[in-house]
Amino acid sequence: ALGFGFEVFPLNKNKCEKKKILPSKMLALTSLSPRPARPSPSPATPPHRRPPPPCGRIRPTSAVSTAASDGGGAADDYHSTIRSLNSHGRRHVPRKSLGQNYMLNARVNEELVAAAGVEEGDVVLEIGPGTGSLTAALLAAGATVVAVEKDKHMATLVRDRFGSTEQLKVIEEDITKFHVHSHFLPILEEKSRGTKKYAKGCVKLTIQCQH
Ligand SMILES: C[S@@+](CC[C@H](N)C(=O)[O-])C[C@H]1O[C@@H](n2cnc3c(N)ncnc32)[C@H](O)[C@@H]1O
Repeated sequence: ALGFGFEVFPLNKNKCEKKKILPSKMLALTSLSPRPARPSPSPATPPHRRPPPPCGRIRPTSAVSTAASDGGGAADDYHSTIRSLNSHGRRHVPRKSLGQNYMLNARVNEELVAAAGVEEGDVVLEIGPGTGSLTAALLAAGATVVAVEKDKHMATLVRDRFGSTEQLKVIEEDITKFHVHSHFLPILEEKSRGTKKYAKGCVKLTIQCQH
Protein backbone atom coordinates (compact mmCIF):
# COMPACT_ATOMS: atom_id res chain seq x y z
CA ALA A 1 0.00 0.00 0.00
CA LEU A 2 2.96 2.30 0.57
CA GLY A 3 4.78 1.45 -2.61
CA PHE A 4 6.83 -1.46 -1.30
CA GLY A 5 7.13 -4.51 -3.49
CA PHE A 6 7.07 -7.88 -1.83
CA GLU A 7 9.18 -10.97 -2.32
CA VAL A 8 7.46 -14.21 -1.50
CA PHE A 9 9.33 -16.60 0.75
CA PRO A 10 7.04 -19.64 1.02
CA LEU A 11 6.55 -21.03 4.51
CA ASN A 12 6.88 -24.69 3.78
CA LYS A 13 9.04 -25.65 0.86
CA ASN A 14 7.23 -28.89 0.07
CA LYS A 15 3.79 -27.40 0.41
CA CYS A 16 4.63 -24.32 -1.59
CA GLU A 17 6.14 -26.36 -4.37
CA LYS A 18 2.91 -28.25 -4.68
CA LYS A 19 0.46 -25.43 -4.16
CA LYS A 20 -0.03 -22.18 -5.89
CA ILE A 21 0.46 -19.01 -3.87
CA LEU A 22 -2.05 -16.38 -4.69
CA PRO A 23 -0.32 -12.96 -4.90
CA SER A 24 -3.12 -11.35 -2.94
CA LYS A 25 -2.99 -13.96 -0.16
CA MET A 26 0.58 -14.60 0.83
CA LEU A 27 1.91 -15.76 4.14
CA ALA A 28 3.46 -13.23 6.46
CA LEU A 29 4.31 -15.21 9.56
CA THR A 30 7.91 -14.74 10.64
CA SER A 31 9.47 -17.05 13.17
CA LEU A 32 11.47 -15.35 15.88
CA SER A 33 13.76 -18.30 16.43
CA PRO A 34 17.37 -17.23 15.93
CA ARG A 35 18.73 -18.52 12.71
CA PRO A 36 22.10 -18.17 11.00
CA ALA A 37 22.61 -15.25 8.67
CA ARG A 38 21.98 -16.08 5.07
CA PRO A 39 24.82 -15.28 2.66
CA SER A 40 23.73 -12.54 0.30
CA PRO A 41 24.05 -13.23 -3.41
CA SER A 42 27.12 -11.95 -5.15
CA PRO A 43 26.58 -8.46 -6.55
CA ALA A 44 28.07 -9.77 -9.79
CA THR A 45 25.19 -12.22 -10.19
CA PRO A 46 22.52 -10.79 -12.47
CA PRO A 47 19.20 -10.43 -10.56
CA HIS A 48 17.36 -12.93 -12.79
CA ARG A 49 20.04 -15.59 -12.08
CA ARG A 50 20.09 -15.21 -8.31
CA PRO A 51 19.11 -18.33 -6.35
CA PRO A 52 15.57 -18.34 -4.98
CA PRO A 53 15.30 -17.17 -1.34
CA PRO A 54 14.84 -19.81 1.37
CA CYS A 55 11.38 -20.77 2.45
CA GLY A 56 9.57 -19.19 5.35
CA ARG A 57 8.82 -15.53 4.95
CA ILE A 58 7.73 -12.59 2.92
CA ARG A 59 9.55 -9.33 3.23
CA PRO A 60 9.35 -5.93 1.62
CA THR A 61 11.98 -5.97 -1.12
CA SER A 62 13.51 -2.81 0.29
CA ALA A 63 14.36 -4.75 3.46
CA VAL A 64 16.54 -7.26 1.71
CA SER A 65 19.54 -5.05 1.05
CA THR A 66 19.52 -3.48 4.50
CA ALA A 67 18.98 -6.58 6.64
CA ALA A 68 20.84 -6.74 9.94
CA SER A 69 23.11 -9.48 8.72
CA ASP A 70 24.59 -7.35 5.96
CA GLY A 71 25.91 -4.72 8.32
CA GLY A 72 23.24 -2.19 7.38
CA GLY A 73 23.17 -1.19 11.04
CA ALA A 74 19.49 -0.45 10.94
CA ALA A 75 18.05 -3.55 12.57
CA ASP A 76 15.68 -3.58 15.49
CA ASP A 77 17.46 -5.42 18.28
CA TYR A 78 16.64 -8.96 17.29
CA HIS A 79 17.95 -10.75 20.36
CA SER A 80 16.55 -8.34 22.92
CA THR A 81 13.21 -8.61 21.15
CA ILE A 82 13.29 -12.37 21.54
CA ARG A 83 14.39 -12.10 25.18
CA SER A 84 11.56 -9.70 25.94
CA LEU A 85 9.01 -11.88 24.22
CA ASN A 86 10.16 -14.89 26.21
CA SER A 87 10.39 -13.12 29.54
CA HIS A 88 6.68 -13.20 30.25
CA GLY A 89 6.39 -16.77 31.39
CA ARG A 90 6.02 -18.55 28.09
CA ARG A 91 7.97 -19.19 24.98
CA HIS A 92 6.65 -16.78 22.45
CA VAL A 93 5.39 -18.32 19.26
CA PRO A 94 4.02 -15.87 16.70
CA ARG A 95 0.28 -16.44 16.34
CA LYS A 96 -0.72 -16.96 12.76
CA SER A 97 -4.35 -16.25 13.66
CA LEU A 98 -3.30 -12.71 14.64
CA GLY A 99 -1.06 -12.21 11.63
CA GLN A 100 1.96 -11.91 13.89
CA ASN A 101 5.14 -11.19 12.02
CA TYR A 102 7.67 -8.70 13.22
CA MET A 103 9.79 -6.17 11.44
CA LEU A 104 13.41 -6.37 12.52
CA ASN A 105 14.81 -3.83 10.13
CA ALA A 106 14.36 -0.35 11.55
CA ARG A 107 15.26 1.27 8.27
CA VAL A 108 12.17 -0.14 6.58
CA ASN A 109 10.04 1.33 9.35
CA GLU A 110 11.68 4.71 8.85
CA GLU A 111 10.86 4.47 5.16
CA LEU A 112 7.26 3.57 5.99
CA VAL A 113 6.98 6.55 8.33
CA ALA A 114 8.46 8.86 5.71
CA ALA A 115 6.18 7.46 3.00
CA ALA A 116 3.16 8.05 5.24
CA GLY A 117 4.32 11.63 5.78
CA VAL A 118 4.30 11.30 9.55
CA GLU A 119 5.88 14.31 11.18
CA GLU A 120 6.36 16.11 14.48
CA GLY A 121 3.06 16.69 16.26
CA ASP A 122 1.01 14.17 14.31
CA VAL A 123 -1.32 11.86 16.16
CA VAL A 124 -1.15 8.31 14.83
CA LEU A 125 -3.45 5.40 15.50
CA GLU A 126 -1.27 2.30 15.17
CA ILE A 127 -3.17 -0.94 14.82
CA GLY A 128 -1.24 -3.95 16.11
CA PRO A 129 2.15 -2.56 17.21
CA GLY A 130 3.52 -6.08 17.76
CA THR A 131 7.05 -5.67 19.13
CA GLY A 132 6.90 -1.91 18.67
CA SER A 133 9.40 -1.54 15.86
CA LEU A 134 7.15 0.68 13.76
CA THR A 135 6.06 2.40 16.97
CA ALA A 136 9.70 3.34 17.62
CA ALA A 137 10.00 4.97 14.21
CA LEU A 138 6.72 6.84 14.70
CA LEU A 139 7.84 8.14 18.09
CA ALA A 140 11.24 9.11 16.69
CA ALA A 141 9.45 11.15 14.03
CA GLY A 142 7.80 13.11 16.83
CA ALA A 143 4.31 11.66 16.56
CA THR A 144 2.01 10.87 19.44
CA VAL A 145 0.97 7.24 19.04
CA VAL A 146 -2.14 5.48 20.21
CA ALA A 147 -1.30 1.80 19.75
CA VAL A 148 -4.10 -0.75 19.88
CA GLU A 149 -2.90 -4.33 20.39
CA LYS A 150 -5.11 -7.36 20.87
CA ASP A 151 -2.46 -9.73 22.22
CA LYS A 152 -1.82 -8.96 25.90
CA HIS A 153 1.77 -10.22 25.69
CA MET A 154 2.58 -7.86 22.86
CA ALA A 155 0.81 -4.97 24.59
CA THR A 156 2.95 -5.59 27.69
CA LEU A 157 6.07 -5.83 25.57
CA VAL A 158 5.41 -2.45 23.93
CA ARG A 159 4.66 -0.81 27.29
CA ASP A 160 7.89 -2.23 28.73
CA ARG A 161 9.87 -1.22 25.72
CA PHE A 162 8.94 2.46 25.76
CA GLY A 163 8.12 2.98 29.43
CA SER A 164 5.91 5.77 30.56
CA THR A 165 5.78 8.60 28.07
CA GLU A 166 3.07 11.07 27.12
CA GLN A 167 3.89 10.35 23.51
CA LEU A 168 2.53 6.81 23.64
CA LYS A 169 -0.66 5.19 24.82
CA VAL A 170 -0.91 1.43 24.49
CA ILE A 171 -4.42 0.05 24.60
CA GLU A 172 -4.94 -3.68 24.91
CA GLU A 173 -7.97 -4.22 22.79
CA ASP A 174 -9.31 -5.73 19.59
CA ILE A 175 -9.30 -2.94 17.02
CA THR A 176 -12.65 -4.14 15.70
CA LYS A 177 -14.13 -3.35 19.13
CA PHE A 178 -12.08 -0.25 19.75
CA HIS A 179 -14.14 2.77 20.65
CA VAL A 180 -12.55 5.60 18.73
CA HIS A 181 -14.74 8.28 20.32
CA SER A 182 -13.80 7.51 23.89
CA HIS A 183 -10.12 6.55 23.47
CA PHE A 184 -8.71 8.25 20.43
CA LEU A 185 -10.65 11.43 19.75
CA PRO A 186 -9.88 13.07 23.12
CA ILE A 187 -6.13 12.64 22.51
CA LEU A 188 -6.47 13.84 18.95
CA GLU A 189 -8.41 16.91 20.04
CA GLU A 190 -5.96 17.73 22.78
CA LYS A 191 -2.87 17.34 20.59
CA SER A 192 -4.25 19.05 17.53
CA ARG A 193 -5.78 22.02 19.33
CA GLY A 194 -5.06 25.22 17.42
CA THR A 195 -3.59 23.38 14.48
CA LYS A 196 -5.01 21.96 11.30
CA LYS A 197 -3.51 18.57 11.91
CA TYR A 198 -5.62 15.47 11.77
CA ALA A 199 -5.06 11.84 12.64
CA LYS A 200 -3.08 9.37 10.62
CA GLY A 201 -3.63 5.64 10.87
CA CYS A 202 -0.82 3.11 10.56
CA VAL A 203 -1.24 -0.58 10.00
CA LYS A 204 0.92 -3.19 8.40
CA LEU A 205 -1.49 -5.34 6.51
CA THR A 206 -1.42 -9.05 7.09
CA ILE A 207 -1.16 -10.98 3.89
CA GLN A 208 -1.94 -14.66 4.09
CA CYS A 209 -0.88 -17.66 2.10
CA GLN A 210 -3.48 -20.13 0.98
CA HIS A 211 -2.50 -23.74 1.35
C1 LIG B 1 2.04 -7.79 11.51
S1 LIG B 1 2.07 -7.78 13.29
C2 LIG B 1 2.69 -6.19 13.72
C3 LIG B 1 4.08 -5.94 13.38
C4 LIG B 1 4.64 -4.69 13.95
N1 LIG B 1 3.95 -3.53 13.45
C5 LIG B 1 6.12 -4.61 13.60
O1 LIG B 1 6.50 -3.71 12.86
O2 LIG B 1 6.88 -5.46 14.02
C6 LIG B 1 0.32 -7.57 13.59
C7 LIG B 1 -0.01 -7.22 15.02
O3 LIG B 1 -1.41 -6.94 15.08
C8 LIG B 1 -1.95 -7.55 16.22
N2 LIG B 1 -3.37 -7.78 15.96
C9 LIG B 1 -3.92 -8.75 15.19
N3 LIG B 1 -5.26 -8.61 15.16
C10 LIG B 1 -5.56 -7.51 15.91
C11 LIG B 1 -6.77 -6.86 16.27
N4 LIG B 1 -7.96 -7.32 15.85
N5 LIG B 1 -6.72 -5.76 17.05
C12 LIG B 1 -5.52 -5.30 17.49
N6 LIG B 1 -4.34 -5.88 17.20
C13 LIG B 1 -4.35 -6.98 16.41
C14 LIG B 1 -1.13 -8.82 16.39
O4 LIG B 1 -1.16 -9.32 17.72
C15 LIG B 1 0.26 -8.34 15.98
O5 LIG B 1 0.98 -7.86 17.09
